[in-house]
Amino acid sequence: MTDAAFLTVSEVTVGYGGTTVLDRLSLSVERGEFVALLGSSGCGKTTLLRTIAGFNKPQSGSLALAGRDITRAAPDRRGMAMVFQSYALWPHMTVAQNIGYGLKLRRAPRSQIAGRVDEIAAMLGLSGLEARKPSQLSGGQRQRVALGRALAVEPDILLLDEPLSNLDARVRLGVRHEIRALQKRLGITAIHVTHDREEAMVMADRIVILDRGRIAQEGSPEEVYNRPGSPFVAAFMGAENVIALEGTVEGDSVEIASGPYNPPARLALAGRALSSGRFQARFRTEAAEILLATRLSASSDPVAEEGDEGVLHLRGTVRQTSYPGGVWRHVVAIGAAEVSVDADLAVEPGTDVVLRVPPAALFLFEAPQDGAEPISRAAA
Ligand SMILES: Nc1ncnc2c1ncn2[C@@H]1O[C@H](COP(=O)(O)OP(=O)(O)OP(=O)(O)O)[C@@H](O)[C@H]1O
Repeated sequence: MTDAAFLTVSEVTVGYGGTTVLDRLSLSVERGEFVALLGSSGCGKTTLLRTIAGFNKPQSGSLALAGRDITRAAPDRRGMAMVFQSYALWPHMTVAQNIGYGLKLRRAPRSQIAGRVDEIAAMLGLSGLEARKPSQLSGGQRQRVALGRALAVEPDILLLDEPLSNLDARVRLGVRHEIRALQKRLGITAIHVTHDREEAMVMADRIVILDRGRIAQEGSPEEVYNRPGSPFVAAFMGAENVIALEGTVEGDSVEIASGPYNPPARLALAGRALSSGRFQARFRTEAAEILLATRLSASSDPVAEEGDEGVLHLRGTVRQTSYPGGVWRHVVAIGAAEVSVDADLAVEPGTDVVLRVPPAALFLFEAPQDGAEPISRAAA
C-alpha cells in the first residue's frame, strides 16, 4: 500500500451478527483508477463496497480518502456516489428530476441543476427523454439515468454495484463500454462490483479477486488471467481443467516420468514454489490442442520433438463432442480425470487422442490435501 493512494482500506473487518464477512481486508485505490471487485456469490464484494460507501460499519480497521480518515463519516459526507443493480430510481420523478436529485438535496440553485442535467443527459445519450418517468424507459436507459444521477454530484469515487446485471447481453456490452469510456474521459475513480469475469477484464485497470472475505489476488486483467497465483484464481479465471501429476523438482522445472497417460516431460515452474511430489496442472478449454493419437504412435516420445520443451502431452479418449459455436468442444477422459478441450474440427466420441498443452497455458500448483490420485509418477 502506498502513501499516495487516494482511497485506503486498512485491515477492515466487517460482519453481520456473529459472522465475519470481511476479514482484516486491506485495499488501496489510486485516483482515476477503475478497480473491479470480482468474486463468486457471497464472497463479500457488496459488503466491501457498502463499507467503502459508509452503509456498513467496520468492527475494526479504518478507511481514508485523500488522506482524510472517513471510518466514521456518514455516507453523504464521503464524496461518493453509488449505482445499484436495481437502478433505485424514484418512480414518480422524471428523468431530469432523478438526475438532478442529488444536487437538489445539496440545495444547488435551480439554474445550475438544469444546466448540469442537460449536460449529463447529452453525455449519456438521454437528451429528449428528460420528461419521461422511469417506467417509460428501457433497462439500458434506466441504468444510464442511475449513472447520470451519480455523476451529477461529481463524486470523488463512483461505486458501481453490479449495475449491468439486469440488462440483456447486447445492451450490457454497450453500456459496459460507455461507462468505461466516460470514466476515462472524466478521470473518475471507480470501484465496480461484478461476478462477471469478462466484464471485469474489459472494464478495469485492476482486478481484485475476493475469496471468502479475503483478497485472493489483485493485478491488471492480463496479470490475473495469465499468472494466477492460486488454484482458486486459476479456476475463477477459467483454467478449470485439472490433472493431478507427480514429479521431481529440479531447478526451475519439474520432471514427470512416463505413465499410462503421458510421455515423460519437463515442465517449467516459471518461478512458482513447488516441491517434489504431487501437484496439479490446470489449463483452459481453449489452451490445449487435440492431436490424433495415430499421428504420434510412431514416436514413443513426442516430447523429444524439437521445440516441444516444456509441453505437457496427455493421452485420452474423446467422450463427448458438442458445438457451442465457433469451435467444437470435446470432453476427453484421461484415466479417471475428464477435461474439456476446444478444436476447430469435431473429433468423434471414442477416438483416442493426445492433448498438447503448451507451457504458457499450463499453470502448476501444489496438490490439495484431498486431491485426486496422480496420473503420472515422479521421475526416478
Ligand atoms: N444484511 C445482512 N445480514 C446478514 N448477512 C448478510 C447481510 N448482507 C450480506 N450478508 C451475508 O454476507 C455474505 C457476503 O455477502 P455480500 O452481499 O457481500 O456478497 P457478494 O459477494 O456481494 O455476493 P453476490 O454476488 O451474491 O451479491 C453472504 O454470506 C451474505 O449472506
